[in-house]
Amino acid sequence: MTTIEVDGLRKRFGPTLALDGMSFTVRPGHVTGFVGPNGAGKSTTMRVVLGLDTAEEGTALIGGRPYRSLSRPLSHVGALLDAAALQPSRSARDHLLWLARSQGLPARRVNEVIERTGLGTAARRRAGGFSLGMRQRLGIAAALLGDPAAIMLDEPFNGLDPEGIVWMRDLLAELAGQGRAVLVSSHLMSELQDTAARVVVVGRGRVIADTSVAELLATASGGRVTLRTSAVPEAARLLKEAGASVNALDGDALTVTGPTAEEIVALLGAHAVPFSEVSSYRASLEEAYMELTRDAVEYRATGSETGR
Ligand SMILES: Nc1ncnc2c1ncn2[C@@H]1O[C@H](COP(=O)(O)OP(=O)(O)OP(=O)(O)O)[C@@H](O)[C@H]1O
Repeated sequence: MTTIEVDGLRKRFGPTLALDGMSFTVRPGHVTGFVGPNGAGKSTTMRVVLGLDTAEEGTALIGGRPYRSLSRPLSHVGALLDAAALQPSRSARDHLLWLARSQGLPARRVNEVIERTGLGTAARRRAGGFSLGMRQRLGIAAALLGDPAAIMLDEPFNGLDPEGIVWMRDLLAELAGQGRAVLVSSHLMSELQDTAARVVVVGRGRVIADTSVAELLATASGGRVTLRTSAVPEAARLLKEAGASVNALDGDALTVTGPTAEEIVALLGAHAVPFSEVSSYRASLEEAYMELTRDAVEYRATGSETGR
């Protein structure tokens, strides 16, 4: 099973410490989101994995081997780094044919990836005239050409319309479902909602959290329960007596921490305190992410060395 393993990467660009001990593993079978504020080191990490940049320290391995030791790299790892980087006068199809030939891949793979990425008839048009969304599709087509077990996409949702975003999510899920290791960067956590099973959250060149999305949401939700009642003082008194911590939310709503929603319902019911809602609070992925990266963003906003 192919993994992408990054261990202890450190890299400077002049005074900027772009990577500061970046370490994580992307495992096969699910989509791993790679998220962090601008300048957190996501693109640099991917460039180091692909041998386009060298780190001063640390290792980056694909299926246990450095990129430069792979004889036909496209058959091991497919990547989309910069969708704008293509030869504008060439048709999408010719671009893919040229790539396939350079890697010893059969021309039929070109037809397959054109079909798979929905490029269709546009594949015969000059790539220079493509919208960003079409360029993203072409970049994905190139990444899939060698049928690689590892896939790395840098901001693949950029430039996609809502229909394109749904298409991309489905594609990522399918690729992961086929047992590939899929790493997808984004600076918007919401783009990864319903797509990534795991997230590696980064800031200032290092990993802040490496966790499953479910765990991240559970932590951010913090076991809070929202209670809506027309008897706020009575409900608050009862709950506090039962050891809960209670905070006023708005007019008739309270946030309760300690007991579960079921325990609250039982307590209020036993004392005939009316309520219209008792629900476990569910933090959004975006909220969890904002909480985690707050320090990284503040650090950059004060003119740090990792800021752009
Ligand atoms: N070629 C370069 N020369 C100088 N500094 C660079 C270079 N590439 C990256 N950096 C700096 O390294 C840091 C990490 O940048 P990187 O592009 O990896 O971040 P990122 O997380 O991908 O951000 P974004 O979401 O904006 O793409 C930033 O401070 C950036 O300005």
